[in-house]
Amino acid sequence: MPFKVPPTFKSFTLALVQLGNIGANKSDNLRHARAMVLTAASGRADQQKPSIIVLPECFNSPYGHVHFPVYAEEIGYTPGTPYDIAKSKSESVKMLSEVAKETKSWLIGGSIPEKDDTDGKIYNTCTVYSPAGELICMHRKVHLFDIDIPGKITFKESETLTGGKSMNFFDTEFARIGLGICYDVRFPELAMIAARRGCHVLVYPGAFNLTTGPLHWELLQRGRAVDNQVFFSMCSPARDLTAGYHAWGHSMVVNPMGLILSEANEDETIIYADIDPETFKTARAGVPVTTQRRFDVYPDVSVVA
Ligand SMILES: NC(=O)CCC(=O)C(=O)O
Repeated sequence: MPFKVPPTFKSFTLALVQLGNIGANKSDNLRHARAMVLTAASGRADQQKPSIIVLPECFNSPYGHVHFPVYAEEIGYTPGTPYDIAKSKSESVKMLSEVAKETKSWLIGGSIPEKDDTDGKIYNTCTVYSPAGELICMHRKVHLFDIDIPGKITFKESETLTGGKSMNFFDTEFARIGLGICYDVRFPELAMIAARRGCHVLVYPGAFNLTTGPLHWELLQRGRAVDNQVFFSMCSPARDLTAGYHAWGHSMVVNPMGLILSEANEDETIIYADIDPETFKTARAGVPVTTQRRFDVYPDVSVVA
């Protein structure tokens, strides 16, 4: 993750697609996701159009460790190297690239199960597209969702997935955006390091559940936003009680003071939030923790990472 001087932070609109109807048929999932991105791009009636559109975690496949190997696609992206979409083996990548280009928007393509043909392993992977449809960044979920709350939920992504090995952010013409995926939000180091490396907004496609969702979904996002004085956002699938995994929904965008700017309920919907750099500046000026750190007492993890 090379450090560059952060670009100017300008106001923009973020759209989160809380996608529903994610079923067993991948082509149907892709068609529906594409249609919802097109709808999101048309924006709210009286507001500016979104500059970034976000899809949820695992948007092209049912969510569950048995499904990942079946739905996994080869992407073959090497960071820092131009990627030829026309030669991509991934139908999801092709669709995402095309719809980013069609809508002339940045697109954070949720996540999909990815098979790396060099190591044979499967990852939970987020890809990002420029308004020209170029694949410009990729994040593999670093922390795998392995939990066991007896009588409530047991889930083990590591049955079939491998954790990613890098932290990732990308620059747009209006902000630096840091990436994580769902369970990554529980590890504050990732968000802290991204913020210290100049990210203004952190976006994590995610899919909490009906046990941990009500307890921690909002708490963690507001915590990460306030700790780091950044905008923080997670985009979930809609809740589907006929699916094997019941997503919490409640996609949201939180500002650097911890205020929720926009929140979905559990149904399929699109939410928008206006990202205002003034809030970022006034939060940091009013509560100046970014200049009060005591690296003489504890190490700066963004340097040692
Ligand atoms: N998809 C996930 O990583 C789910 C994480 C989750 O529900 C949690 O409680 O953490």
